[in-house]
Order: sequence, then C-alpha cells, then structure tokens
Amino acid sequence: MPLNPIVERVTQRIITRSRMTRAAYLDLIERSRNQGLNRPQLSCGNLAHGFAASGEDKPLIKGGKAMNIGIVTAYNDMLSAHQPYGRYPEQIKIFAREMGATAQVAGGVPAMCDGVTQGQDSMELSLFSRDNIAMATVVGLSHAMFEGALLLGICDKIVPGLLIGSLRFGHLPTILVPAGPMPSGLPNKEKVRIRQLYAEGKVGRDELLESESASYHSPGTCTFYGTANSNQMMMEMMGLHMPGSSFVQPGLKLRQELTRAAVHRVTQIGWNGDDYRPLGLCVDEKAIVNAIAGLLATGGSTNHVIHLPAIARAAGILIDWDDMDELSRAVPLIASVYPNGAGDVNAFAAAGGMPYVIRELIGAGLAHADIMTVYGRSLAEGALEPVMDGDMLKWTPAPQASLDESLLRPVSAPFQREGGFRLLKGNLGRGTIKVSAVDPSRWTIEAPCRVFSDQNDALAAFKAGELERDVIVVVRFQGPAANGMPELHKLTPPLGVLQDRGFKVALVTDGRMSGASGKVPAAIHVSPEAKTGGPLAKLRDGDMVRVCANTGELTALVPADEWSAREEAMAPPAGLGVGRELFALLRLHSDEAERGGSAMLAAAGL
Ligand SMILES: O=C(O)[C@H](O)[C@@H](O)[C@H](O)[C@H](O)COP(=O)(O)O
Ligand code: SF4
Repeated sequence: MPLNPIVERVTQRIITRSRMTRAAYLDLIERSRNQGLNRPQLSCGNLAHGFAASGEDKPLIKGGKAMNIGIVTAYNDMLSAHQPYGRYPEQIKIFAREMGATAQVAGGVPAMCDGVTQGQDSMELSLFSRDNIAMATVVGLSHAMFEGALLLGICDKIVPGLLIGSLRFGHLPTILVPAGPMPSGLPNKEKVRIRQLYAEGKVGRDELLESESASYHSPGTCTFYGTANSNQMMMEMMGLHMPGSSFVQPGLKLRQELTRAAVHRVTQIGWNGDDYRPLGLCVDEKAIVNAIAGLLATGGSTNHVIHLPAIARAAGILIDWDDMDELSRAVPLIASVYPNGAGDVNAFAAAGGMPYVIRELIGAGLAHADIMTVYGRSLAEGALEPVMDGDMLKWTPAPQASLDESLLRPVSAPFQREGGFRLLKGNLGRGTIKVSAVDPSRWTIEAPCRVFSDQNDALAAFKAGELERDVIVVVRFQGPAANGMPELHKLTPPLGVLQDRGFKVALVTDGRMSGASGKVPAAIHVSPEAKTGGPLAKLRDGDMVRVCANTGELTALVPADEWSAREEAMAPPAGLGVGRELFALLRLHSDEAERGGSAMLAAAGL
C-alpha cells in the first residue's frame, strides 16, 4: 500500500527541518560507537569498581568479551505499574547468562505517580520530573560499562525521560521492557459516576474510597488509556518493545517469557554482531511519525504533544503541533478506549490491541513499515501477538478483523474520520485539544469566561454554585515557567457535572490535563503561557471566549483595540513546599510546551 500523501509530506518536512540537528546527532552516536566498546576506555581502577560487586558474573565482565547490559529501572512501590519491576533485575541477569552475557543495574530513576499527586501541590513537579528521569538515566549509563541497555519504565513521564536520557547513548542497542496492566477492576464509567456524585455532595469519602480502590486494586498499570498506556502504544509503533508485549498482565508466564525474549534479543543486536540496531537509528523521523500516527489513531494522551517533541529533540529531530494537526487530518480514530469509550486496555488488547492497530495503519499507508525495530525486518512484524505454546513463546499474526468493534475498528470504518488531535490558534495563543472523547456537539463552545489562577479556586467556585451556567473556565499561570505545568484533572468531575446539567462548558488553560481526562472540551497547553506575557494574562471575568475544534480557533471575542490596550494580570508567587522551590531552576529556564517544556533540552541547545 503506498504511503498516505499527508504522512509522506509531513515526514519529508520533518526530515528537511531536522537535517542539521539529525546529522549532528548521528555524528555523536557514531563517535560514541567508534570509541569502541566503552569499557576499554576505562582504567583498571574504573573497571574494578564497576564489577566489584558483580558476584558470579565477575569473570565474564572482567573478561570484557561478552555484552554487559545496563539496566535502568524506575522501580518503586508508589506506581502500581512499576511495582512488579522490583524482581526484574534478578530475572534479567539470569536471562542474560542464558546468552553468555551479563547484566547490571546501571542506575535507578525517580518515578512520580500522577494518580497519587493529582490535585496536590506535588503535581507541579510532575512534568519536570521527566527531565530528572532523563538526567538520572544518563548518570546510570555514563558508567560506560555497557554494550546494551534495557529500560524498565511504563508511566507518564518515565518512558519519555528514559528515552531522552538513553538517546544520548544512542549507540547502544536498547529495548523497553514493560510489565503490563492490572486486571480490570471497577469499570471506569462507574468510577466517574461515583466521583461526580461526590463532587455534588451526594456520596461521602468512604463510598468514594471504596470505588477508587476497586478501580485501582493491584500491581500493574491502571487500565484507562492515559499517558502510561499511550507510552506503551508508542513503543510498539516505534518498534522498541518486543512485539505485542505492552498489554500482557503481570505475573503471567507469558509476561516472564516476553522479558526473557527482550533480554535475549538485546544481546543479538550489539555492534560486535552482524545485526547492529542502536537506539539512535531506531528512533528516526519515520519512527517519530509512527508514534504520532499511533497517538492519533488510538486517541492517546494529550501529554504526548509535549513529550514527543522532547523525545524527538533528544534524537536531533524537530517536530511541532502543525505536524500533528496535519497528520490528524489523515489518520482516523480506530480505537475507543476509556476515556474515549467504555472499554479499558485489557478489553482493547482482547479485541486485537496493538498488533491489530499496527497492521491496520501499515495496510492503509498511515505508518512507516520500513523502520529499524529492535526485533525484525520491519514494523510489519510488530503486527504479531505473543502467545504461549506449552512452555514456548511464539508470535501469531494479529486477528484479521477486530474482535470487538465497540473498541477497535478498521481504518475503512473508523469511529471518527480524523484523529483526535486539533491545534487551536487565535488571539489567546496556540493550544491543543483532544476531541476523541468529546461529543461533536461540544466541539464549539462560546461562552463568558470565569478566570482563575489556581484550580482549587475553580473547585471552590463550583462548590459555591457560581458556575451554574454556560461558562468557559480559564485556569491560567499553569505553564512550565509559572508552576511547572501541572495536570488539572481534578477539574474533570465538576466540569462534567456542569456539562451533564446541560450547560455549555469548556476549560482553557496553559496547564495540562491528564491522559485520563476526556469528555469536557479543554483547550490546553496554551502558549505562550500567561507567566511569560502570553495573552491569557489579559483575560477578564465575563469576556466572551470561543473554543472551536472544527475551525481550530481559540479566541477572546474582545474588540481588537480594547484587547491590545489590556494590562496583563500579575502572576501569583511560585509555590513553596513539597520541594517545589528546588525546581525553580527548571521553571526559570524551561522552553515552551510545544518544544517539550524542558529547561534541560533548552540549556543543552537541543
Ligand atoms: O496522564 C495521565 O494518564 C494521568 O496523569 C494519569 O497517570 C493519572 O494518574 C491520572 O490522574 C489518573 O486518573 P485519576 O486521577 O482519574 O485516577
Ligand atoms: S497510570 Fe498513572 S496512576 Fe496509574 S500507576 Fe501510572 S502514573 Fe500512577
């Protein structure tokens, strides 16, 4: 199937735009490789320190002939998704020995659970924790003891951070190793129903806690299609996971065998073999376009319109929201997973999952098959589903047809003809909106605005009954420079209540929403942000605002002369406490959301 002309055009535009920066990146990883195996550069003292505690692996590591794999792990007990990783390093060392290789934990990275911090002051650390993760990944791999890497991470900023850091060691063959979703608990729609009842004061905390803990109930990734599971989708679309390994649950024999397969595979794609697949060549312009296409086709998390530009920059590739908006016109929405629909990722996987999506997108010319995956000749081999045949792991072709059309549909009969992403532009700046979970009747909202500088003030106004009308709720001073660009997902239940009461409601913010946010139209990531003089700072209560996903409009309907004469509101002081003061450096130097919202990449000149 020929490539879709829009996909071809956008890919070529990205290649052209990135020519200089990509060439500089490829030169870096070539130089890193040509300095040979990193370990020979180390002194005897360096090496001795490096393998002093390696136990039974010491002779092999000391011998320097076999691949030594660096494990970078995001294990902690805060993220249900990462809790299973606690046992992975020991398993990986055993699997490496099966291939005559060795493995050591190169380092750990921090991992914030956005579910624990949602609505808390600590959410202001969330976006920048991605750069902490990238730098911690670099610290681990900088020991230069490794000829390959395995990355243990799943959730929101963790996969982006691991990738950004590892890409600076792009000469290493690298595979992401997932741990899988928890079994389905309380259906998401019931969880939301109880939350809205709580927001209306109709149920108490005990009932709410029962509902929440029936939804999030055991080790494994939360089963809504948020940023974590969108990460998994992107890794499959980029060929950085073993095929179809994202949504196999923890504790299963199949899960263990997929980990074993990843360990064995990374030992086969090193530079001293005949099938060298370094991360820096796997992550090229086509792989990035595939990740965007997957995001659009599955209605993935809005957070990736910030993380993907950052990941791409780390590989010398420059993308922007115009690229994503243009691709969104070509790539249809073929999956409907909560918050976009009723089913969760377990149901999505059972309906055909990523193997089905990959086959559909390649078959329709909406994804590049010819990318360097970690496993095979092309991404087409990603359209395979892992199964156990007795004790043997095998891969079988994805189902020819969706096994549940309420969740997954063919490109020929999609849920929506276009992808779920829209770029919004107007006198309020540039913003993004995800429409895959919004009823089309609500894609255009025009209403008087109510302006807040803190989501808790908006929640208080709701509780006081001040928002019982058509209203565009504006929460500004939520950008990277202001307070670290938190997710404002706590606003979803009250705004959902207002919407269910029949009001025309929308949110406008220079902050973020959760990948699990959905049904209320939200113009988010508005840039330039209010803190740096962006036009949101000029809005006043009562101004008519128009958010329109059909025309791509984000406008304050204020006469031009009055609008240009408006004074900007003062930003509130940065928060103190939960360590936010230690992130002032990152707020001070962060660049805009559209470029990835990163002080680290900005200062690095990437
Ligand atoms: O981007 C995301 O996917 C979210 O950050 C997600 O990781 C977060 O945990 C949500 O807050 C979960 O949803 P609830 O807060 O509704 O449980
Ligand atoms: S999906 Fe979100 S809430 Fe669930 S473990 Fe990951 S970060 Fe935490």
